[in-house]
Amino acid sequence: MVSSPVAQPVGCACELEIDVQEIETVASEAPSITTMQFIQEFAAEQVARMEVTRPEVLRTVPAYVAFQNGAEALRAVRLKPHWYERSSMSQSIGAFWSHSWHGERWQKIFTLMVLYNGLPAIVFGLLASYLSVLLFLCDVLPGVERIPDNTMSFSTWSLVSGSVVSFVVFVSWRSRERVFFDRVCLHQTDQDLKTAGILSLAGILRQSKTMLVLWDSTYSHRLWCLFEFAAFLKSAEMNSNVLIIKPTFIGPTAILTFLGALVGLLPMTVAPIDQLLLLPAVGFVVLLGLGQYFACTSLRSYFRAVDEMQRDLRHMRADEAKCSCCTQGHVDSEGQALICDREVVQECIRVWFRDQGRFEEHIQTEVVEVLVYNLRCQALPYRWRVAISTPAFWACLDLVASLYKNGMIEMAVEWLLLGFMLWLFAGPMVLSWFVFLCRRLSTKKRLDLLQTLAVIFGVMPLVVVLAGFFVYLQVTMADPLLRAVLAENAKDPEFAPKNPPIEAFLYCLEGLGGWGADDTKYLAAVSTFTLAGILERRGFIDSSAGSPEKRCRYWAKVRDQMSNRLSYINGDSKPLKVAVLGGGAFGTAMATHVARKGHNVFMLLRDKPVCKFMNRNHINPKYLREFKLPKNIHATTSAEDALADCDVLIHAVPVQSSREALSSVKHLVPKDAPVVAVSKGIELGSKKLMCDVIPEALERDDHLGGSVVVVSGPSFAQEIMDRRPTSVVAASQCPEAAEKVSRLLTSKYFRVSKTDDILGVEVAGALKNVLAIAAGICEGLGLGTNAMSALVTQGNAEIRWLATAMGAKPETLAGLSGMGDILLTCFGSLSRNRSVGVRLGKGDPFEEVISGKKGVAEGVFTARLVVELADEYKVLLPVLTSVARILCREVSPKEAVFEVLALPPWTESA
Ligand SMILES: NC(=O)c1ccc[n+]([C@@H]2O[C@H](COP(=O)([O-])OP(=O)(O)OC[C@H]3O[C@@H](n4cnc5c(N)ncnc54)[C@H](O)[C@@H]3O)[C@@H](O)[C@H]2O)c1
Ligand SMILES: O=P(O)(O)OC[C@H](O)CO
Repeated sequence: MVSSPVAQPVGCACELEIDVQEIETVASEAPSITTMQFIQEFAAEQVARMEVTRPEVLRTVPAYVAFQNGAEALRAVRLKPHWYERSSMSQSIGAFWSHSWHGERWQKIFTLMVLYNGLPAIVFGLLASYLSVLLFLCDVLPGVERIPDNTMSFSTWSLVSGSVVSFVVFVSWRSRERVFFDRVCLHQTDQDLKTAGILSLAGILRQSKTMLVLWDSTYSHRLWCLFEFAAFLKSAEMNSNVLIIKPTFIGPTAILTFLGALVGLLPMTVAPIDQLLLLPAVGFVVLLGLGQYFACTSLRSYFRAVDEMQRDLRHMRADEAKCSCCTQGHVDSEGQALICDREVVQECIRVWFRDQGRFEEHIQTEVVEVLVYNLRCQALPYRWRVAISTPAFWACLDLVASLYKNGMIEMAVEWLLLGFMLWLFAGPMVLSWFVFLCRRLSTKKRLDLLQTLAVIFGVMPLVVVLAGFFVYLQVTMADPLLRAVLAENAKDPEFAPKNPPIEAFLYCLEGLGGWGADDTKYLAAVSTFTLAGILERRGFIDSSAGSPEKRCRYWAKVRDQMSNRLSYINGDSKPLKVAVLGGGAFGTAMATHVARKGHNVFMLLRDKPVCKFMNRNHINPKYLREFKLPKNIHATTSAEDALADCDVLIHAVPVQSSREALSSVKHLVPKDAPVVAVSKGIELGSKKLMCDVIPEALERDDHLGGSVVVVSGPSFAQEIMDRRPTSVVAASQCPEAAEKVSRLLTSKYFRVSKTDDILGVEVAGALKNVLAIAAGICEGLGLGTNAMSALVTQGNAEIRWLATAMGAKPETLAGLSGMGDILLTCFGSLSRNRSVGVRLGKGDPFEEVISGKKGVAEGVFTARLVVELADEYKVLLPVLTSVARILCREVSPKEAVFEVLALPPWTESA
């Protein structure tokens, strides 16, 4: 005779207990069956009715209770009676948690937390990020400087506040959804209530809107789990209950991937910009190398477990499912008999499905299908993937706020769109591709490492394709610079892109090179050109349009655009208004160079038809006609339009006309705009240099040279137009003006050094023109290279003597504006001063040479002053003064040469 309750932990973690004494009497009336059999039949009958035996057993608990005290109720091995007090009677149940107590408990806890706390965590994280960005924009929260020597202020608040708030909400959110959680809702010590609860399990399930199956590989082997599943299927025939199946591993995986994204993105919002590629690259490798490895191995073993479950369930037999009573031989730890849960469950199944065979067939077909579909295809649904990608959006929001605050509105909008796309589209897509690959490569355990690596590298092509797609979208839809280049190229048969998306993508790769650290730049440049080469050979792009020369010009064009970006990043955050006075060869070259850097250029000309032609055809009809001008050059005769509010004025009018040209517009030139002087000469009469003429003409306070920056050095206008590498020096007494001008002019092929020796730079630039005429005469006379070299050496010494006597620094004369420009003009065939000399040397009359000359030869004017200056500063200048004498027709070129040769030799050290 069994005299005590039957205590048995079962799948739902409770004990099926029936007061045997109470029903012994009933059993004695039916002597054909044993008491045990009777109890089992009685229990089965109760359960199969799918009703609750007493109203108070229909209980629920807010979901957050399960997470209290470190998720004690989900974690602890020993059951605690007071848990029951946290539950209360309820009419309806939000979710019935169906799970096995034999799987990983922590996995289950994290998955439940993600299910119940994940959404609020993300929502509050987003709100926090919006709010912090708003406070940053209102100057309440400070920014960080991420560009060396630049005051641009960056936000890091969105990512930081978003993640901190998300974490806090995730661990502390109290979800009030009413759930049936067996450990809390079934009484653990009151045997009556406990028994009633267990016998009502199917009824409770029937009252539940949802059955949440927390699946792990032990689930489908446990008898009570199968029972709950069967009860759900039965109740679904009567009610429209919803089944949700979540693998328990998914919670920790989602949390780890989310954290991985955070760690990987953090450097992108806090690291110095010039380390931008390097640091995330490290984060990326760590993330991919380690994060992906663990995520991949766990996902692959999960899919293997699902496959195994599918195989098992296809041959599932309720008799073989595990239950603790059978494992314990139906005897508890105190030696008392236990009723067999299997008998009870099997009896229920027989009632619900008429016979066990039908139930098993149902499980083997439809149930397997539902389970497998949910576990294989819905393992990481879209909502979860979006949540995991949220850090990418926070990081973009930081960038958006930084750009917006620094006035780059268009780029801010661009990045906002990009952020949304990364968050809602690209991130989820990469994750689902990753899960797909894990699923496809999960079948065999053999070659495990190889398969894991195949998944990791298999994700790369999609990342590259998506990056290319975004880059394409960004540059073609949102980037006005590239849009303009592509549109312009499309019209120009010489540069028409064969495949705009691919070429836009290459353009951006090139751009990445501009943004990164030095070695990354190099890498990006090499890979771009390699890629371009491959694509070109395969016929996807046609950047060459035939000749290598054209190809160079094509990529030079692309590089121009990128150097604009680089200069933005370096601080020229917004395009400047630049006015250019003088529409000759050098004015056109400087205007073109600055316009190629993306600035708005206004050329102030005197000739209306020329302006009209230039604005319509983007060609200067008078100078350098062979070059197309950028469209952001506007030619005008209105001094007001050109000069009002200009940030910088470039002065490219010949020296002798400079005072007149500047005085007529002096009231329009903004007082704080630096004036870049490129004219090389000395004013006749006053013997003044441009650094004096300009402040005087503009009536500027000549403190710090009236913000004049003299730009000089070997720089032919034509070669600048042709994007040939050029180095010049910017000389100024005003460091801020020199810095501004240097930033304005610096590009990948235009290097600007700085000096404060403005006098040395100007005197050298003016006198080298006189020497260039002498060199031309030597050439015209056909005196040969020996004579030419001796002449240039002598002339160089004379320039040094006079310039240092006037106060120039000797090192300036050895630099770009001295030696550099002497070499260019004396030996370069493009020099106009030299070509005047060549014709004189050949015997052409001076008037004829000058009247037929297109473009100013400043040396002709400067030569006239050389004699006076030699007298004034007491220096002997035989070569330079003989040029003056030739021009005044005092001597013929030939006589002058022999006069110089007749001079006594002097010591080299002089
Ligand atoms: N051409 C070069 O390669 C080069 C290189 C470096 C420096 N520079 C210097 O730049 C200066 C200009 O040279 P360029 O080559 O352009 O000369 P240029 O002869 O080609 O052009 C001079 C321009 O100045 C304009 N001009 C003349 N008087 C004017 C006035 N009063 N008001 C407004 N415009 C006026 C002319 O109309 C013409 O368009 C020179 O001092 C030269 O030494 C020239
Ligand atoms: O053509 P030139 O002789 O005026 O020389 C141009 C320059 O000064 C180049 O630096």
